[in-house]
Amino acid sequence: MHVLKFGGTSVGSVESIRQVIRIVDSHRQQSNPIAVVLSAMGGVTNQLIEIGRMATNGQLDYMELARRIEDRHFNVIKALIPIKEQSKVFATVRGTINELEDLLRGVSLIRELTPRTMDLIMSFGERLSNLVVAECVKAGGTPATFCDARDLIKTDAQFGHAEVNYTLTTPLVQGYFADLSNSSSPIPFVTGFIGSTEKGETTTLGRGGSDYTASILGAALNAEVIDIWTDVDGMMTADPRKVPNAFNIPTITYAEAMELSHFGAKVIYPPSLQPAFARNIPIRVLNTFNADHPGTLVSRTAERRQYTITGISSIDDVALVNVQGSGMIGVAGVSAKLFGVLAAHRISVILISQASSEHSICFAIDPKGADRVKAILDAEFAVDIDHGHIDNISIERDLSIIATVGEGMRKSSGIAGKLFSVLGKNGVNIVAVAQGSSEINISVVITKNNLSKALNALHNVFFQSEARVLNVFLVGTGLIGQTLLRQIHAQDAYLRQEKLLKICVVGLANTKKMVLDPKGLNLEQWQDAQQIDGVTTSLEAFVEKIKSYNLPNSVFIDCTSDKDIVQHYESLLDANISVVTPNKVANSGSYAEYRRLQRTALNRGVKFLYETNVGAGLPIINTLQGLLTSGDRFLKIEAILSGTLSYIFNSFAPGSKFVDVVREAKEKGYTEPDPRDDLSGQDVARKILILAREAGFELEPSDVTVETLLPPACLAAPTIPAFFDSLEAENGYFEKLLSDASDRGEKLRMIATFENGKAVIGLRGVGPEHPFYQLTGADNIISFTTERYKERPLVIKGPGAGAEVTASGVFADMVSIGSYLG
Ligand SMILES: NC(=O)C1=CN([C@@H]2O[C@H](COP(=O)(O)OP(=O)(O)OC[C@H]3O[C@@H](n4cnc5c(N)ncnc54)[C@H](O)[C@@H]3O)[C@@H](O)[C@H]2O)C=CC1
Ligand SMILES: N[C@@H](CC=O)C(=O)O
Ligand code: NA
Repeated sequence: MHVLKFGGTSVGSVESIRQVIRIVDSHRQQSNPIAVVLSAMGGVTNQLIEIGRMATNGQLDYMELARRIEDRHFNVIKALIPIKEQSKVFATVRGTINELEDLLRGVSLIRELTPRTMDLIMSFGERLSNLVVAECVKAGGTPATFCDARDLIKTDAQFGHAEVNYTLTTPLVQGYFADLSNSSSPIPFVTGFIGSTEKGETTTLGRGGSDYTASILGAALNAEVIDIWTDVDGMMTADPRKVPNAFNIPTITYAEAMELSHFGAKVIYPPSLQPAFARNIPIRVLNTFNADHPGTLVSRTAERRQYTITGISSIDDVALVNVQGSGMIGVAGVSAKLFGVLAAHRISVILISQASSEHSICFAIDPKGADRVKAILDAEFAVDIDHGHIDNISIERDLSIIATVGEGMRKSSGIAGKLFSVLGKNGVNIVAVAQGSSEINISVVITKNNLSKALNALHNVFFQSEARVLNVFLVGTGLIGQTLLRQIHAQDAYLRQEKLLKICVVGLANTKKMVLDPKGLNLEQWQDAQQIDGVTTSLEAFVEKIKSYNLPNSVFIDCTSDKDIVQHYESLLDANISVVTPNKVANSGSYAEYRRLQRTALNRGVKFLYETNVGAGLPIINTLQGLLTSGDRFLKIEAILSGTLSYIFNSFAPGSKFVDVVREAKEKGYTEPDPRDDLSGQDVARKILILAREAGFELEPSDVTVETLLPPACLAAPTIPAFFDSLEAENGYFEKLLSDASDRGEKLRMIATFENGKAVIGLRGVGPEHPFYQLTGADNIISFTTERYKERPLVIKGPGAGAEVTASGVFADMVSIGSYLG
């Protein structure tokens, strides 16, 4: 025997019923006899409930709604049954609808709707759908028969969620099918969801009702397989509406399916499949609308898997009840009393957690019942509360539960560690935890506003064959920002394949416009990101959006040289958003501010990275941090830290004009957005300050002495154009600097030195014996003398400015966050 069950969407329209008939026909060709169980046409059960409610309230338009149900069935008949055979089917449907209307008239007269009557009203949905579809199949030439499950499935009288009496049911089912096989073996279309009491009163089987019917039949007939046909490709690793990367689970065990479904997976409701599980009958979850997809096979064992976990599921809305007090420690019976009273009031507990100190017990419940639960417990524990043995019973709301489920978690270490670490790095606070000793489910309670972020972050790390997603927000689409975007776009395929990392640029802003899309912007479209087509920029609004999106693995990148923007770093870090920047402003302000940012990042478990603050992409900050962390001590730093000034002094030669060389440096992308910062020595001052701080010294900007190379007229220039004019006017001054040096056989270098707690920057002439003499292009050179590098200093040298090298330094920082978060 092969049982096929089709849900409401599968029989929701003429088109879908056609598809159901095709599937049924294709199974009939196979040797096994088949039984089909249908739900009501999609939406009909809810309409019947609504009709019942309207009739009770005396609203006469319930008739109108009943007609609409009739029409839907008539339309199926018109479309799928030849005209000359339609009238008798119309008549049967009409008769059934008349029966419903009589019943409703009674309800509207007495204005009372008992659960018993409600069950009877609801039964019409399955009765109509099976009746009509069986006739359609017959009309197509395949023997079929309508089967009213009320004649087979016997239950108690708990209307709304009746318990099946297997002793009575099993022989009735077996007898019915034996009789069928003795006749012409028509395919029975069995009404899902309904049964009847011994007295013949109609009952319904509660949540997952039609699945339950299929399972009862399958178990009684010892079916080879039960197919649950629905509208998705089987069970998924997570709810795809919440986790877009969720994918199909090919095989799953009963136990896993149970755990996942308990936590909200709505595809099937495995408790109702218990009868089949108990008899070891495999269940396939298949898609009516994609019938070739293999779906999910639910059975006692699952195939070996690539991942330790099988799925992640959630309950979106729960409340947590906390019972605590010193009087609970070592006192037996508190939990018995607690859960006893909850059971007596039929309150279902979703999750329980108690620390071994026994000082508190907390448990999760449906928030709708929270006030009632509090009142019940307040009354039950009134004396204990009075005596101070138990503190007030508190309720926490707006929480969700996430469950990671999988047989692979059993006896495998590190899963909980990974789970907590991912949530921690994303700033998701865990309110309570529970793991059963079966070890196939770890459940955590978190705040509801973090649910989507947590689900996606967990899915991303536990199902690692998919790329981890880094959600990037970029401010500044000038030279560096634009180059970075181009590099991200060009590396996209490589990062996905080789690093399992997907960079998703979610927000872009410059001084004029900003654009955001939580699903990610199409970088193809942002080739010229300077021309952003968005709304007028407000940094506050941009930052608020980043926080309110609350996406996992978020990174804020500041590619401006703006002073205001850095005011937002702290609150971003505090919201567990990492910050990457080439902008030196934040790290070269007061020491207190510098420390605060470091601390905030550390406390939050996120990253604040700024390798490009010094020497662009050269690995200077990372090297320095490595030395300091491993216990080295810094004695002296001597360096050329300005790419612009390096370029200028390597290119300025007799016959050329100083101002032209500065213009070239700007065109080559070496200068700051405001070149006065480079020429005045300000940029170098910031860099040596940052280096000294990174080397462990508490330095303020005022501790850096800058011997500027500019004459007063240039220093006083109020605007950038005026500055260039002044450079031109002072050409003789610069020529003299150059000729004096070359007369001495020296080259000009702007050298920064840090020693004995003092930083000094000044223009120096260096001879051929000096290690900085040979420097070319826009190179930087940094020499660290430390306890360990005393004889010969550690030297880093190379291009220290320019769009490509700077953007790639920012890129590397960004990618390192991807690895850290993963
Ligand atoms: N050019 C280089 O070799 C290196 C540059 N850097 C740093 O990189 C940063 C960016 O430099 P560039 O790209 O050359 O600058 P840029 O002037 O070309 O671009 C700056 C961008 O920031 C945007 N912006 C400025 N203030 C803003 C605000 N308040 N809100 C929104 N957007 C704002 C501008 O609209 C522009 O898109 C600077 O901090 C610079 O010091 C660091 C290392 C090397
Ligand atoms: N303008 C800077 C760029 C890097 O910070 C320089 O010239 O070095
Ligand atoms: Na660097």
